[in-house]
Amino acid sequence: MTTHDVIVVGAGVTGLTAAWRLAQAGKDVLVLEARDRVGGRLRTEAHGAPGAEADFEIGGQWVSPDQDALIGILDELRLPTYPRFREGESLYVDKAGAAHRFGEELPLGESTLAAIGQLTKTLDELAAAMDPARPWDLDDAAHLDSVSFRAWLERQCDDPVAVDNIALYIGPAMLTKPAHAFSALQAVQMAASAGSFSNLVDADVILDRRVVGGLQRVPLTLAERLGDRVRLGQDVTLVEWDEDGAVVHVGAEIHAARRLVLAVPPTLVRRIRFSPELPAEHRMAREHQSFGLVIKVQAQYETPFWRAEGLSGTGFAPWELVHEVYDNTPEGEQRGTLVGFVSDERADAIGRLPDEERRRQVLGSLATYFGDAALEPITYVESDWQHQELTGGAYGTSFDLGGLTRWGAALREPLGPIEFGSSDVAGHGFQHVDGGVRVGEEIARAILDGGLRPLGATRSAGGDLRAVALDAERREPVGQG
Ligand SMILES: Cc1cc2nc3c(=O)[nH]c(=O)nc-3n(C[C@H](O)[C@H](O)[C@H](O)COP(=O)(O)OP(=O)(O)OC[C@H]3O[C@@H](n4cnc5c(N)ncnc54)[C@H](O)[C@@H]3O)c2cc1C
Repeated sequence: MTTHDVIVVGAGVTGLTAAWRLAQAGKDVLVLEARDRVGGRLRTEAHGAPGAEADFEIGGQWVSPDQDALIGILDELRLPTYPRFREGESLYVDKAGAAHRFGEELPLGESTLAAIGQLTKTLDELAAAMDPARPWDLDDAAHLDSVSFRAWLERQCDDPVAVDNIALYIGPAMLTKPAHAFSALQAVQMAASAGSFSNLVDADVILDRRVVGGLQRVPLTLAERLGDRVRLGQDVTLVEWDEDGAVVHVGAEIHAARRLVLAVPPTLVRRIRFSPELPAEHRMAREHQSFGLVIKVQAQYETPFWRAEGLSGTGFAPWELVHEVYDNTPEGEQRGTLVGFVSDERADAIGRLPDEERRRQVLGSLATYFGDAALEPITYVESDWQHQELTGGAYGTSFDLGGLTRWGAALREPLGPIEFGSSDVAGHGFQHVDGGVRVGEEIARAILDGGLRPLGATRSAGGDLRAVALDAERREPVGQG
């Protein structure tokens, strides 16, 4: 058995930020990560023909100017960034499948643009009135949480094209669920977490910059600084806890600490057994959370051929298989890369296809934007988060209808010595790396402010944890056969 001031479970950006701040404050921290790598939903992989491989960011990659917690840590770790390529005209594919070039404004009729403007104004006003960390406090929160975002949009506006466009921005493009599957309140929280709905839908804001070497450099650098405090291949399956501390089981090994940080998505808290059990409200809150689904697809070509045609590589299409697309060529790279996204029910549908057919359909959709040249990439890469038990979808988790007002507060509520956090429970930066950094820093601050009592200094209903730990060493851990 090892003993520590704090154990952090999960070496994603949230857990590593919390661990680094605690280590900086002189605390003895142990980070346990189930995978054989750090970074969680941040991962860079090399793909391509042998000798001509290129790096692809499989998970999170973009940084926006309002994400000051992330920008702060990038500065601190001296990780440089560069802007996303965006020169030239964008494309909009209409319902009939025809691609139209545009500059500032979507190529839609005047009345549809006016309807989009009105919906944007309403969503901006609601977002401005909301603290994204406490969406349940918004006036009218209960009502907004009882109606799906699509139904709410349809009540506000009788222009179906305007509704489909606004639904796209928060449905497929952000929460990665169909707009009938989450509440209007959850949609407003998504907007408030980015500062405003206008920020969220402005690609020049939300997809502003990338990190040289990939956003995964953040967790990699933090882990490097934490050194052997980070242990890989440590799948935590059982937590025993009382008011004095927690004992964490990894296979036959156990580790004790005065405080425990579970820096995993809410859905994965359910993979861990607790003794005593989680209170019902804690458990139910997480039962009503689920991952959305988006398949990030990247196609690399000999050249960024769209640039020669005066195109930025940016495109939107609420009715297309690939609903949004961007130039994803890393700075200094001669070959050109497009990144596109296939979301929610469309992702379910293509997920059932054989690999070759799925690739054919995705490239066919890119060709709807960019013509036949898009059909022949030199490298094609799909992200695979939905197939990994230690994530389970993309980009993040959110509540079903009514869940936010009913259980939202429980997700961040500490339980005895345990703090819970991930970017999925952030206010500002919700579902983004910025939110993970914020939550990690908030948890570290709460632990430092609360002080750390010596392990086993007091007794409680749960008993003395040191005794629990010693006892646990002698017997077969729960769940290990
Ligand atoms: C395809 C995709 C694109 C995205 N694009 C962007 C973007 O452009 N910009 C942006 O800001 N964000 C983006 N995101 C979101 C961003 O990546 C996440 O919000 C963020 O990385 C989550 O960090 P986290 O530490 O909270 O959780 P995670 O990264 O999920 O980390 C949790 C860690 O806990 C580990 N773990 C789980 N259970 C256990 C256990 N029982 N024992 C031990 N370890 C355990 C997991 O293996 C994992 O490493 C994207 C995400 C995806 C998937």
